[in-house]
Amino acid sequence: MSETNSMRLVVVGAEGRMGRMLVRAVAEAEGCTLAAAIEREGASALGHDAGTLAGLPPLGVAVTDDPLAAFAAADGVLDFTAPAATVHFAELAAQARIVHVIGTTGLSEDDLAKLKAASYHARIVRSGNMSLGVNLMAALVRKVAATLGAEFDIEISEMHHRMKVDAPSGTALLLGEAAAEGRGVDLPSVRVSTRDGHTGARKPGDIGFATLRGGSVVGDHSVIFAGAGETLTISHHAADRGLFATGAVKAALWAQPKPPGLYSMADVLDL
Ligand SMILES: NC(=O)C1=CN([C@@H]2O[C@H](COP(=O)(O)OP(=O)(O)OC[C@H]3O[C@@H](n4cnc5c(N)ncnc54)[C@H](OP(=O)(O)O)[C@@H]3O)[C@@H](O)[C@H]2O)C=CC1
Ligand SMILES: O=C(O)C1=N[C@H](C(=O)O)C[C@H](O)C1
Repeated sequence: MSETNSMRLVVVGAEGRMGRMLVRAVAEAEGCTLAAAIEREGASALGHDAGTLAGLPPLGVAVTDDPLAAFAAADGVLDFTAPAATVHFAELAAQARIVHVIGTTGLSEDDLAKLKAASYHARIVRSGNMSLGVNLMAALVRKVAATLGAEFDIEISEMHHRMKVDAPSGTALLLGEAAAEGRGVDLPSVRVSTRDGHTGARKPGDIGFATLRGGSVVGDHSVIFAGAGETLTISHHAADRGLFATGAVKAALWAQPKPPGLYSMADVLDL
């Protein structure tokens, strides 16, 4: 931590939809300051003030393309970018022994193994969704899946804005993992993410995913437990990206005194 005892945070992908929200959240939060803002080489945002890009008065922090220098002078990084970038930032955060909060979704198994390796040196908090509501919903889904048993079919639907590039969403997968855990099965062995054409009848025990994309939808998720004669649906509606950003700042502050390791939002929120 810096001499003023304020956690120095770097926002990577500072011009992105979430990056701008993260800059605002850091500027508005107690206990942290914006130390640097990063975009990729050649980005039009380079040299611009991160506060101005986020719709705030200038913060005196110009966007750069030098994460190595930024991480060396920081306590943590907030990263909602893209899988390849996140894996690279994880290596740099591990070298700098700082906190790495990861909201990026669409990570492959190989990417996740690299994050696990980085977590031997960095304190990583990773979640497909940083909101309190979704993480509470995951705990409920785990409990309901364990209670209802396999005679209830589990289907998960999600809708996001037209610019989203990965599917199913990180949140849908998080909820699917919670449902699978409740049932005592591995998600990959029961996951059905596409249905098209003559699919045949639903296989007992499958967990299905349906993806919708359109407009400016921030993030809607439902987990449906469909039984014979009754259906239970647990839903979450995100109205503002700001809630993911405040969750990420909370995660960084929580992780600051922790030992190196891979943590989740459930750890942060003590769920
Ligand atoms: N966990 C959670 O709670 C949430 C997670 N997300 C996830 O966060 C991620 C980002 O979402 P969103 O903000 O909508 O996406 P955007 O595309 O708007 O923002 C991503 C930003 O990261 C930048 N970026 C990509 N690669 C690099 C790099 N190598 N170096 C520096 N900057 C880079 C992009 O630049 P460029 O445009 O040049 O590629 C862009 O500015 C997604 O994976 C999304 O699913 C989103 C909301 C909540
Ligand atoms: O890309 C988004 O926008 C979002 N991504 C996350 C996800 O993949 O679940 C979280 C949130 O729903 C918004």
